[in-house]
Amino acid sequence: MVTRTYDNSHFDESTNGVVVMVEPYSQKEQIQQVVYRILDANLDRAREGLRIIEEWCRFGLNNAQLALECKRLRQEVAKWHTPELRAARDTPGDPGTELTHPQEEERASIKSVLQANFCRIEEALRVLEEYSKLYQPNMAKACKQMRYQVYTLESSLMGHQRHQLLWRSRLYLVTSPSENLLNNVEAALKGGLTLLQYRDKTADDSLRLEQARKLRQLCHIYGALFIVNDRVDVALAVDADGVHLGQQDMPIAVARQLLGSQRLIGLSTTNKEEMQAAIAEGVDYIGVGPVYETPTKLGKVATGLEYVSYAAKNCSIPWFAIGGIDANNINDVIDAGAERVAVVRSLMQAEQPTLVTQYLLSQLNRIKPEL
Ligand SMILES: Cc1ncc(COP(=O)(O)OP(=O)(O)O)c(N)n1
Ligand SMILES: Cc1nc(C(=O)O)sc1CCOP(=O)(O)O
Ligand SMILES: [Mg+2]
Repeated sequence: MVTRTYDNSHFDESTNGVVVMVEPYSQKEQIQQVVYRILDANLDRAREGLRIIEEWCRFGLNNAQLALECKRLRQEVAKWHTPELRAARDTPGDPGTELTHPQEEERASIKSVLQANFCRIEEALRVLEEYSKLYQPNMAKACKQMRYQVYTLESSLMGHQRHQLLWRSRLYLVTSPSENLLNNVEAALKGGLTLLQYRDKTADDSLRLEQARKLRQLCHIYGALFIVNDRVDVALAVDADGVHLGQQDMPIAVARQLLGSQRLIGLSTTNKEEMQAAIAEGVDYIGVGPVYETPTKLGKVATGLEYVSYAAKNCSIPWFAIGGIDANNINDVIDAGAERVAVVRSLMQAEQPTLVTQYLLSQLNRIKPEL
């Protein structure tokens, strides 16, 4: 029997220490072993990542279609994991098993778990694609295809997550310029806010980008959606969840083309016609207002509670009553049929934004505990 090792002086337990003649690997064979180990490790990595995503689709979202797609991809990966590749495994000799990044030990939210694992799968498939060119070109082609299928899965799943959270969000904070911007927003997030819009009509672009980035990061940590007012370019630059547009802003069709189908687009409406047009254009939610006159939007005539009642009966997508709503009048707006409201001053000027957020949410949750 010829025992092959990388090292001629290796102690071979199978021969009880009797040193047998060892034929060294040729350089070509050594490289082949390394390639096999890389393929073996990355097939495992891709499959593990897929399983993590699959569990969320199945148990978190109850989404059979997404779970099934993960399972199909997992099985496709497994098909390439031949005994030959498995046999190359050398876990004790792998220095990589000790290497972890601090970020891997803690995740801020389900979203970060999913994103980290999508990255892991995509990286693994890219590695598989490159190294399997030295092994089986067919495998390289299959891995490339799978990588694109994983990109599609990622965008469907992340889009699905966004839409779910939008439907579940009852309170929407629209910011105003403030020295305490980040503190105020964080206080509201601590109170349970799940939807934030960054709105600053006068800041220059460098400040706008800086603040948008910081707010997006904060929302990411708290698992909240982050929307940018007016500016599709800023929304894309900071990887926001979407944009809010007005009737005078960029047309919805153009914004959709730029943002793709997975990001959210909201549109302000003041009457039935605008509401019906917004739904037909495929926006994800609408603003309904201003319910009351408000200094935050000077000169815009109030629509009153009538339009709120109309929306309650006729709007098939999520809608947020907005304009002059605060802790004193929120129950009138709820009584008119609103299940979701958006506010600026009530939270941006609150002394205790966490408490006010909790109060507004408690009122909105009073009618139907679960949306
Ligand atoms: C949730 C929500 N509803 C309405 C608006 C107003 O948008 P718009 O009419 O474009 O006015 P500006 O906010 O850009 O002044 C909004 N921002 N958010
Ligand atoms: C930004 C905005 N849009 C409105 C609309 O009706 O389209 S009302 C509004 C301002 C709402 O501010 P506050 O909560 O301070 O009254
Ligand atoms: Mg606007």
